[in-house]
Amino acid sequence: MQYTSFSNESYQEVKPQHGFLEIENLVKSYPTPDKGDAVVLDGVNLTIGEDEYISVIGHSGCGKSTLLKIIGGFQKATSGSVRLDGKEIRKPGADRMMVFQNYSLLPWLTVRENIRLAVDEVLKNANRAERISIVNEHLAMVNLTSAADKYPDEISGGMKQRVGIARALAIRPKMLLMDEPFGALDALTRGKLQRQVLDIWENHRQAVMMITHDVDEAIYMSDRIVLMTNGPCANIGEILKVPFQRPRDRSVIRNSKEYFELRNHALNFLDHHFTSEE
Ligand SMILES: Nc1ncnc2c1ncn2[C@@H]1O[C@H](COP(=O)(O)OP(=O)(O)OP(=O)(O)O)[C@@H](O)[C@H]1O
Repeated sequence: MQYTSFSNESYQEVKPQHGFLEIENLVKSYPTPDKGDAVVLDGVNLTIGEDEYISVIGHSGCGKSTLLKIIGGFQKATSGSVRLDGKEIRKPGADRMMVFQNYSLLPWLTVRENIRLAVDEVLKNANRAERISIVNEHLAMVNLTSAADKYPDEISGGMKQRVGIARALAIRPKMLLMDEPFGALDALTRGKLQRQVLDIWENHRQAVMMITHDVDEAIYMSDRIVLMTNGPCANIGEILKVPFQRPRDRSVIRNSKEYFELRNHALNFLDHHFTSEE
C-alpha cells in the first residue's frame, strides 16, 4: 500500500492505537460462468479505531459496497480476516448497522414503528418503557418527532434517510456502515443531514465507515479518507488523514490551504485511477 506523498507530514496515515475493526489481507472473488474467478478485492488491509469516522472513495465497481457488505457480515471474504473488537465477523449482527442510499424502510409501518421494530428486535432485554423512551430519544435526535406517525410515502427523501439513521443508531451499534447515505438527496438537504449526522456522531462517538463519491463530503465528515484503486483486483491506494479540528465549520475549512491541497490530492488520485473503460 502507498501512503500520501504530501510534503506536510500531518497528512500521513496514523494508525489508530487500538484497532477496533481490523481487516487483514482481505480477498474477495466471485465465480464467473466462463472466465474463472473474478477478483474484486485483492489484499485489503485496514485498521479502524472505535471512534473513528472513515470514508471510502473509489470509482464505480471497484468493490466499495462489497467491502462494506463483508464487514456487515452479509457476504463472506474469499480469504483474509475481518475482526470487530477482536472477534471474527462471520454473519450480520446488531453490533454493526447499515444505512443505505435507498432508505430501505418498511412502507406499511410509520416512522415510529420502523424504528420501534428494530429496537424490539435487538434490545430484547429492555422493558417496554425503556424501548419507547429509546425510540422517542432517537426520533428527537433526527428532528422527526412531529413526523413520527407518518408513513414513508408521506415524507421527503431527507426525512426517510433520517429515519434510517435513527433506526440504525437506536440499537446502539458499535459500528455504523453507511453506503452513500446522502447520495439520493438534493444539495441543500444533503448539507443539512451531513451536519446532523456529524452532530450526533460528535456526541455519541462510534466507528463509522461511509462510502461516498463526494470528496468534499469525505473531507468535511471524516478523520481519514481511504482511496481505493480501480477494480478488478482493487486495493487501498492511499489513506489520507484529514487535519481539521472538530466541530468543523465547512465554510472555514473550505477556504484553507490544507483543504485545497487535500481535495486536489484526492481528485488527482481518482483521475490517475480512471480506467479506459469508464
Ligand atoms: N453478487 C455478486 N456476484 C458477482 N459479482 C458481483 C456481485 N456483487 C458485486 N459484484 C461485482 O463486484 C464488483 C464490485 O462491486 P461493488 O458493488 O462492490 O462496487 P462499488 O465500488 O460499490 O460500485 P458503485 O460505486 O457503483 O456502487 C463489480 O464488478 C460487481 O459487478
